[in-house]
Amino acid sequence: MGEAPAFIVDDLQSGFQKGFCLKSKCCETAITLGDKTYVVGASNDELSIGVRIFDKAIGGWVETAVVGTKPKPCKGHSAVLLNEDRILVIKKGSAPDDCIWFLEVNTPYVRELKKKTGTEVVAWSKGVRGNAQKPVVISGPSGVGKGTLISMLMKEFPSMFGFSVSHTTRAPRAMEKDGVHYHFTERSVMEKEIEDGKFLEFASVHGNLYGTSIEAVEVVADMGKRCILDIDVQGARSVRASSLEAIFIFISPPSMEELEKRLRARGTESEEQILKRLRNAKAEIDQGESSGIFDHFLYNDRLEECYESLKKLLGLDETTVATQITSPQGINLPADHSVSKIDNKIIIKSETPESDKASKNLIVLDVSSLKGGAPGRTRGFDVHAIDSFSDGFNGIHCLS
Ligand SMILES: Nc1nc2c(ncn2[C@@H]2O[C@H](COP(=O)(O)OP(=O)(O)O)[C@@H](O)[C@H]2O)c(=O)[nH]1
Ligand SMILES: Nc1ncnc2c1ncn2[C@@H]1O[C@H](COP(=O)(O)OP(=O)(O)O)[C@@H](O)[C@H]1O
Repeated sequence: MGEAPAFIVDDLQSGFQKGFCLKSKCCETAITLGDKTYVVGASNDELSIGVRIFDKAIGGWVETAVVGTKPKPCKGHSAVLLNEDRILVIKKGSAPDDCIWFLEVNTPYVRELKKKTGTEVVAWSKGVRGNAQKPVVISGPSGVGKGTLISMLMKEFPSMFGFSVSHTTRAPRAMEKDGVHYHFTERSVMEKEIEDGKFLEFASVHGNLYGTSIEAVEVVADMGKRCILDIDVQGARSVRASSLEAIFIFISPPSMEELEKRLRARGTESEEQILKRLRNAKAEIDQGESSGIFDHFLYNDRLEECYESLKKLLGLDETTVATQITSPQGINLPADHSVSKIDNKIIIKSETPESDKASKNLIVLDVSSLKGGAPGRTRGFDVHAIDSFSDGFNGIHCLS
């Protein structure tokens, strides 16, 4: 795979009869990957990015997609080939945290666009500010207080944590919302999706199927947040064996009597379900405490004390939190720029005369710092501004 080729806009534009139309030559970019040329441009409504694919092998246009809400409205952009299945798209004229996107090709991860076109556009979002924090897996018997502790954490640190919304075949409880607490799913549908490889892990728990989709974890990562997974011990074991590097926490009750009291007081289960959960609780606690899966153990006796211990082991003492909250890079992309790739660096160079006067003309995205997220994905690369083409950045070939 090499650099993106010089683009033959005129030849390609004649193909834009249906789907979207590229607005002008300065607003689109083309990248060739194997036999396919991906043309990325502002659509004719100027509110969305359009992606059109030309397949050299069949000598014609094969796919068209307009992405309206994701990525956000965009008038112009640049694009550069990152690797064999990822094109970096940079929206002109805004801050990196909402203007850098990946066009993912040939990925097994299915999103709406992928279903339509075999191509996926993934928001980079705040990932450019670094999302190196490991996801947090929380396990423990039913009624121990996992949900309560997670809610407290998300309420106190809304911009820091995001919940991985699992799929389940169990029926929703009165206050539970589809897509918020769980994705409530038919068993046959979920089984098919598991077969299709869409799940990071799944398990049969208390007679129902539960699972974490790759998408659920990706959605949180795309928001630049630290992912929290509330999953059972079997699920934790699977995640431990996967490539998702996480922190594993097991929560135990002070006693079985207290656990039963909490389950009954919650009032969400039938008597039969309560008994089943209590029967399973003992085995879960034994497995949790002896399996070697978990890095940390908490006893949820007094809620506030347990919550404080949880925050402490997640490094959420006051000093750490202050650093995390005040970390923005403060780099804005120039309204007009060209983008190039050299080794592991993406260089964004200002094209506007006014910015010649600015002290920082070049923005460097360091691809070598990409971190592993869910399988096949990458998260968190560094971005910084520099003054000039020094430090070995000579001879950069600008693409747009
Ligand atoms: N393996 C796995 N377990 C899950 C998942 N989502 C929830 N669970 C676990 O399933 C169990 C039952 O959850 P739920 O029906 O919400 O009942 P609760 O634990 O009593 O609140 C709990 O141990 C959860 O941690 C998942 O995606 N994967
Ligand atoms: N430390 C605690 N002391 C007393 N009640 C608690 C404590 N932690 C949680 N609870 C209560 O116990 C019930 C079960 O908690 P929940 O968070 O739903 O458990 P889980 O998600 O582990 O099934 C809820 O009604 C919750 O308010």
